[in-house]
Amino acid sequence: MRLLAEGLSARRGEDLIFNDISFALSAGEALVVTGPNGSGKSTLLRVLAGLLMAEKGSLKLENGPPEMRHPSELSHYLGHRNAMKRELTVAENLSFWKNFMGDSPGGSGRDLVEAVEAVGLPGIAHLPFGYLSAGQQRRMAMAKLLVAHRPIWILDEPTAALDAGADRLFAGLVNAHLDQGGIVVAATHQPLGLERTGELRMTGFAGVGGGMWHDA
Ligand SMILES: Nc1ncnc2c1ncn2[C@@H]1O[C@H](COP(=O)(O)OP(=O)(O)OP(=O)(O)O)[C@@H](O)[C@H]1O
Repeated sequence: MRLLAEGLSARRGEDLIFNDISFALSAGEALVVTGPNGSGKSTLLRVLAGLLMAEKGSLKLENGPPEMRHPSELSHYLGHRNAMKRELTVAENLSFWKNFMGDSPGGSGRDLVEAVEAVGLPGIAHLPFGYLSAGQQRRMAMAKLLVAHRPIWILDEPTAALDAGADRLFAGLVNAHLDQGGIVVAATHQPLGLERTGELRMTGFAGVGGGMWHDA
């Protein structure tokens, strides 16, 4: 499986945010998207996740399941917000996501107990999500990635609010996902400790291009 972005441009309102972004990621590879505030990292991730139309360019999945029309159908998207209902318990939230996302072909998600153990928070899934600390909430949002199988993970500032232990735990989860042939695209301001990682540095739109690709 290969995720191929060719000549992507995106606009927010009247403004062109980036132009002519291309990259290719094979199974087991990660791309870290870096750049200053406002340079377009979240915008690019939203395009990859199918939440925003690209102005130009194409996004394709090579050698993926034939019935999939857009790579977003094989993706988990973890945005700035955790996308969990505060008044529902953690278990109810995760159960919703497990059923709503369903498994992509070729794998199956973990059960809820395993997923909360994997993020280091067993025993609190009965609590309303809103009772959890900011770091615990972010960890539980990561558990969402585990309950349904999706080979592509699109992560926006995944480690915001995490302590050093959770950072390492997160790197372990992502590296395990890569070892199983997953693909990861993550926007971040801090090193994530990932292996097999390239970097796409967003520069903001300067009239000629919007980003620079190199191996980290
Ligand atoms: N809904 C919107 N409507 C209009 N402009 C927007 C919208 N969302 C973002 N923008 C603009 O798009 C540009 C890129 O924003 P984006 O959130 O992609 O940057 P970023 O690199 O992720 O920033 P940060 O590091 O602060 O998270 C910014 O100038 C922002 O003001």
